[in-house]
Amino acid sequence: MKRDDNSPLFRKPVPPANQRPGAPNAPSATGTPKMPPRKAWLIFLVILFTNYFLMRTFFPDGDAPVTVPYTVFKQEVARGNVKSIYSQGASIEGRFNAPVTWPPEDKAGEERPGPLRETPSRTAPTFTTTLPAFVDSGLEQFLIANKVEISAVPIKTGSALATLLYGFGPALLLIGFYVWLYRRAAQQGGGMGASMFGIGKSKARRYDQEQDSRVTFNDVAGIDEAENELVEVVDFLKDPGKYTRLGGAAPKGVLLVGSPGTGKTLLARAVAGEAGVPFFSMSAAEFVEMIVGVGAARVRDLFKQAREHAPAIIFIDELDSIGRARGQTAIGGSSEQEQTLNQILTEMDGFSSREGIIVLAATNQPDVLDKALLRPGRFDRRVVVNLPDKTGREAILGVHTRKVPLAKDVNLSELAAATPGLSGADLKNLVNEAALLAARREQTDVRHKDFLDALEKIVLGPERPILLSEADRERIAYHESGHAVLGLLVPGADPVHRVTIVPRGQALGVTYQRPQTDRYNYPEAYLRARIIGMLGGRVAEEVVYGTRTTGAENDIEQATNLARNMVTRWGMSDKLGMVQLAPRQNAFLGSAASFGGDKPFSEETARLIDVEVHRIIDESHREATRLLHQHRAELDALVRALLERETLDEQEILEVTGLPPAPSL
Ligand SMILES: Nc1ncnc2c1ncn2[C@@H]1O[C@H](COP(=O)(O)OP(=O)(O)OP(=O)(O)O)[C@@H](O)[C@H]1O
Ligand SMILES: [Zn+2]
Repeated sequence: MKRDDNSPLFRKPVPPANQRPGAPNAPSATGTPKMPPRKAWLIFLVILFTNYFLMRTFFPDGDAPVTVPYTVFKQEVARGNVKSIYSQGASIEGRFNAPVTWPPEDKAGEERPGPLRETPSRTAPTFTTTLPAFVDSGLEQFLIANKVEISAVPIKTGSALATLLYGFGPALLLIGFYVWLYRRAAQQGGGMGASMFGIGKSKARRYDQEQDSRVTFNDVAGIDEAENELVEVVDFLKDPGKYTRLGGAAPKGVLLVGSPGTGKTLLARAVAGEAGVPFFSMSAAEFVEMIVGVGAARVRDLFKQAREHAPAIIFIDELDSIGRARGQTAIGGSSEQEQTLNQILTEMDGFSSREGIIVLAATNQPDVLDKALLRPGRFDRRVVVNLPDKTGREAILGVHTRKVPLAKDVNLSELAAATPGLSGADLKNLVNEAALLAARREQTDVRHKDFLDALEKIVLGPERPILLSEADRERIAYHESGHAVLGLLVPGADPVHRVTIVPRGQALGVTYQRPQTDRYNYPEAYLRARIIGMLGGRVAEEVVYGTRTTGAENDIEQATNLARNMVTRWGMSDKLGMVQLAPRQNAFLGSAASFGGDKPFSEETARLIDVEVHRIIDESHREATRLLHQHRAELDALVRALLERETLDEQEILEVTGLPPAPSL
């Protein structure tokens, strides 16, 4: 009975992984076709089997040199049967003039001495032996006297064919390994094209105006500020000389900072498109492979390619995955990461701005980046890409519905209002889902209802068909109605958009409230209203049944978080005052940060925080109880309607309860 919420302050809805744009199975823009995994494996296996088969047929026991004792070696030298030798350390390998058999074949009636009995005799034109530690110093003279050639390179043992096959085997194994690596990289990198042997190549995607559909600022909407900051970069790329003529330094590196899906990649491509220059794009995660040194080589190759096509744009996605402050990564792979990072720094220092290359990089964790990356001459400019506001969302919906046949009733402005907290990528996904839904419904155009249903699916998760008992259904209906009724009663509460007792995603029922407009600053009374509403589900159960269930877990978690933030971050407790007691949270990830190590306050303060959090929750609980007792009739009415219709929208909720929308603050 999760109470889903869509306001950016609390939780950004994350569409299921398989719906997120950029997920491996989402249709990607371009990319060379990759070898299907089965085919690669099949080729590899066939090669291995062929190799093995040939070896067995032609060289039953291989063509290895025969290993002879040092004494035998000296005898053969003395006999003049040793053509050449090569020696390294204590081992000698060499070639006989005539093949030698060792150990000698059994002669009739004669037994071979003990240890040799086990070794089968072999005849070979080449041999190896080992120098004893007490080797006689006259060996060299002895060899020369017997016309033995002392070779500077290893003796080629075996016949040409055998050599080929022996040499071939490992090579093929390596190729197989590369194929596997390539597969792995391709899977992780989302279908980058790569040549089998190009492991040190950058694998960068290159987009050109002719080849690919050109992306321009027309395709980017709702992030105008970021766009405006990049106009200068476009200008520079169009005419690199203009900027440097007067001695000014042109930008070299620009860091695009923003949450996932806000359009950083899109923006970078648009800059290239506007300037009409080639765009080399690569995700930083792809630089680093299992093999040490590959990352640095790829960086070098990427910059080399770009330089050959200057003016050009290099785009490095997910910079944080290699750009993390050095020495902070887990053991293993860290040195590879450092090498790659160092190579990027070197390359960026290496080109002068006159060359007309600009490096754009994207990250959603700017605070973990190595400071060296942010120094002047590197990524010294920072462009923040924010989540779009309502106007922005409308514009983005406009861009993505350009090629979609829309029914007359579609109201993009209303949709934009209903989607606070959604990123550009989420909105693109919404349009896509709506179009799919309309197709499934056999319509010829996409209607407003398709959008609303798609939105519900994205925000709340898909419907889950589970069978519930009548008693459970009623309890869930009371729980959700508790949230909803308080959403109408408490001043300042967000409008209740929808209530449903159809299980969706993780939740058994959902009350969907969303703010009327985008909010950036939250009054204390609003936060209180939120907490009261969050507790409403449990309180309704208490008021009606007098017992509790586990259904309020998510509500409790959210309410506690909010109350704790009020006390520790927003200075809303008189007892604790305006003191920062918890670190700022990562604005882009919404993850709970920690001070790391010791808390910068006393045990006494810690206890006081707990007391204050409890106080806020308890006061809200009392208020929720009071209101639901007072409005029991409205609660019952809503439950009856829900049990009958399962889902009610805003208008229906108002009608059924006869309550007006909550007054604003
Ligand atoms: N502002 C926008 N205007 C139009 N389309 C957008 C916008 N933002 C995102 N999109 C759409 O979402 C898709 C994914 O966005 P993109 O890959 O550029 O985001 P990103 O910020 O690079 O995300 P990530 O951090 O996950 O790599 C884009 O291809 C584009 O179609
Ligand atoms: Zn709930």
